Amino acid sequence: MEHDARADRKQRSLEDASQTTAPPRGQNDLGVSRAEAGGAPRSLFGSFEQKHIALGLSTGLLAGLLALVASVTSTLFIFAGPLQESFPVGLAMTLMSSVIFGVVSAASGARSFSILRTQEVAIANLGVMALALHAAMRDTHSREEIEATVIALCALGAAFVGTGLYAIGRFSLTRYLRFVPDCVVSGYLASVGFLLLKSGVLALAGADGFQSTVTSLSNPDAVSRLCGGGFLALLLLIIESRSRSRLAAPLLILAAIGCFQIVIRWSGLSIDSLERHGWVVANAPKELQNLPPLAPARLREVDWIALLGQAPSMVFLVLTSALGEMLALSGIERVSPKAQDVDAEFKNAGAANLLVAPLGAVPGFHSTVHTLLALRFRAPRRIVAAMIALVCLLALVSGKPFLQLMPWPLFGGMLIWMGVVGLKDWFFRGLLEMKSAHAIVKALILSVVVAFGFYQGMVFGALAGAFLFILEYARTGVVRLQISGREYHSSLTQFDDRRLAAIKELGDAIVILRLKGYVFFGSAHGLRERVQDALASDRRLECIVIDFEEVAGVDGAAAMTLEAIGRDARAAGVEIVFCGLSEEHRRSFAGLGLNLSAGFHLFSNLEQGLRYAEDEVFSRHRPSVVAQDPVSVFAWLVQATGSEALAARLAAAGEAMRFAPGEAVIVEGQQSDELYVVAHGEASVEMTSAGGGLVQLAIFGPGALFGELAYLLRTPRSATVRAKTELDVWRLSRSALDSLGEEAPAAALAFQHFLAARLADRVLGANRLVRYLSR
Ligand SMILES: Nc1ncnc2c1ncn2[C@@H]1O[C@@H]2COP(=O)(O)O[C@H]2[C@H]1O
Repeated sequence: MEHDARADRKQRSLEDASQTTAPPRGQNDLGVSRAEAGGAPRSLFGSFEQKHIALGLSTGLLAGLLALVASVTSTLFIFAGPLQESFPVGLAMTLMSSVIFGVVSAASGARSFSILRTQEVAIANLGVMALALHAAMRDTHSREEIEATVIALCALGAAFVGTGLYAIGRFSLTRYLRFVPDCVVSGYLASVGFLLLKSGVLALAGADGFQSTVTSLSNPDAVSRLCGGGFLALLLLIIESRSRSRLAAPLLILAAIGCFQIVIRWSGLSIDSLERHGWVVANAPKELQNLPPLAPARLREVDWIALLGQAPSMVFLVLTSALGEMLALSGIERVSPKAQDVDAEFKNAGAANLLVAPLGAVPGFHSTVHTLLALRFRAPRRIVAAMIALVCLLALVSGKPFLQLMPWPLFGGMLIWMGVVGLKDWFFRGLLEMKSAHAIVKALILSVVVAFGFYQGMVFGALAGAFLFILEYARTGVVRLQISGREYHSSLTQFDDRRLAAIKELGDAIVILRLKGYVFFGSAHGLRERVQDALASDRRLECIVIDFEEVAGVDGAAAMTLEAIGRDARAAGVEIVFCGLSEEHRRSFAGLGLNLSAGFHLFSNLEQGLRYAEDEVFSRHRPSVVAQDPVSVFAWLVQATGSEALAARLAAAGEAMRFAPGEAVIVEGQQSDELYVVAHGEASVEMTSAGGGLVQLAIFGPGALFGELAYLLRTPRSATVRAKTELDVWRLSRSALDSLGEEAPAAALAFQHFLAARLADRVLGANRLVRYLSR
């Protein structure tokens, strides 16, 4: 049931025409121009609208008839067997729900595009509870009391489902339900197709299973119904694939109803004999009494204590309904041309259930079948929903006479047709192009539904979805980047010539693993393998830095693997540094008895962790680098200009300064033009982030140069530089360098060259950072 792009545009213009007021400048709310929408006038009585109203009415009539069939069959989920006598009141409850759901769908805003209906998943749950109630009450209570208690059960069910769905939508919890993989959604849709096909065949054969269907083939009435319904389904399939008009299929069905009525009148067949031969609905009640079912007078008959015993099942009812609603919306979303607001749809469904609950009606949520029917014929959703409400209301008020207007094979034929189309579109289409594991899951879901039932299939689908998620997530792995300490280093090293020279030689002693995503038992194992590979492959390795800054979560089982990683590393004489593990993770690890600070070095961010790792390596191989010895500014200037004479002239042009810890040397946004060289101590560079907080960009140690941007570009200061410790700097103002340029041009030029090289180096550093972050 997929559309091409042109058809999608038409659908949008159609929804727009029926649901929104005229938007500005000749565009509808989806940006489709009027010309695209067919160039027709938007007057209420224009030909464009009339055609779509007709389409809405005829599709709505079909959807309404389908809702009727479904109401009868789903009522049997509760009111069959021992509760059979209460069938009339049960049918009234189901029809009443269908009416209210139809009205809510028709009244809901233009952004919604789905149709609500009573749902078998929820009703079957209530059926199981109703049976349990009956078993508990049958010896002590009257039939009326049991009936009243079951009605109250349904009302409570609707109230719970309503509250649950509304809360999920209100607090945007749908994102947690959205992990459902595509193969599970298409498996669900294919199962809906199968169930439609199956119920069509069973309805026509008058059977309740495979065995009785085969037996029914000896009954000429059943055979004639099957042939009639099958023929209609075939005609619908042919007409749908051949005809260009969307009205063709609805018109065929309306024509079939008309022909049936003409044949009855003409042949003089009595309704009784048609009922006997199963050509019209037979088990419908003559008149529907007790409206609303949960009248205040009946509340006294309810056994509330017995109801309380069903509380655990109520939780299950809400959970399965929420999952069913999510699956239904995911299925609709796949086929629909519009993006939907799932949270708003959940709230809608919740509110509708809360509306039906006080009346004693049954719960429901979005209907894949009815919504897809409207989408298939590109009929205005609101008109279709209103028609469903109207058809169910007529059946509710007039009972049997209305239900018997339609021939039974028509219901069956429609179900078979929709079932075949569903299986074709959702099971077979794209099956071969899918990943084999996904195709197998889809086929298994359908098989479980065929062999054991819908409920079991959905539970299997949820489990298979979770399993696939774990499998694929574990395979993706959490290690997004493995990089050596030579390629990526701390900002302190980046801006310190001595550290930079040392890291070029010793950087391979450090390996950085950048993690991303969720670390759980599946993905943590992949991390351990990476660590083991690194330990085995590089003898020079001294430190592994694991960066958790981008990790969304770590679970308890992963903590055990982290402990094992620590053991592997210690055995190889390698240190493990963890960076960016949140306080929350550390606490939860401690709760599991895992003391991370005992076996690992923990730092709040990568910069600090890397600095520690570099210091460890330097202290073993280059102790002078770590000592952070003060730098002689004169020696620094000699290195910068290449000459002692030039360095002496430059040194005389600048001045020495001292800052206390925390004091700002440069303030972001201010206009000043001096540059600085760190002689002793540390300074940090901070920038105001888009969110208003401070981001640390780098740390400068002895030998680092800063303030060169405003100095060279004459722009306001790009960041704040603040003393971290007591800080000694050498400062050179632009005016001092300018006058030096006149007196000693060679010194000024050599220094300018040096500055250019430093800037180029900074660009390379930025590139390394981008490479690190872009994985
Ligand atoms: N991303 C960065 N990494 C290192 N240093 C920086 C960074 N951004 C700004 N700076 C330094 O901070 C100084 C702030 O003043 P300036 O803009 O004059 O010059 C700036 C640079 O020297």
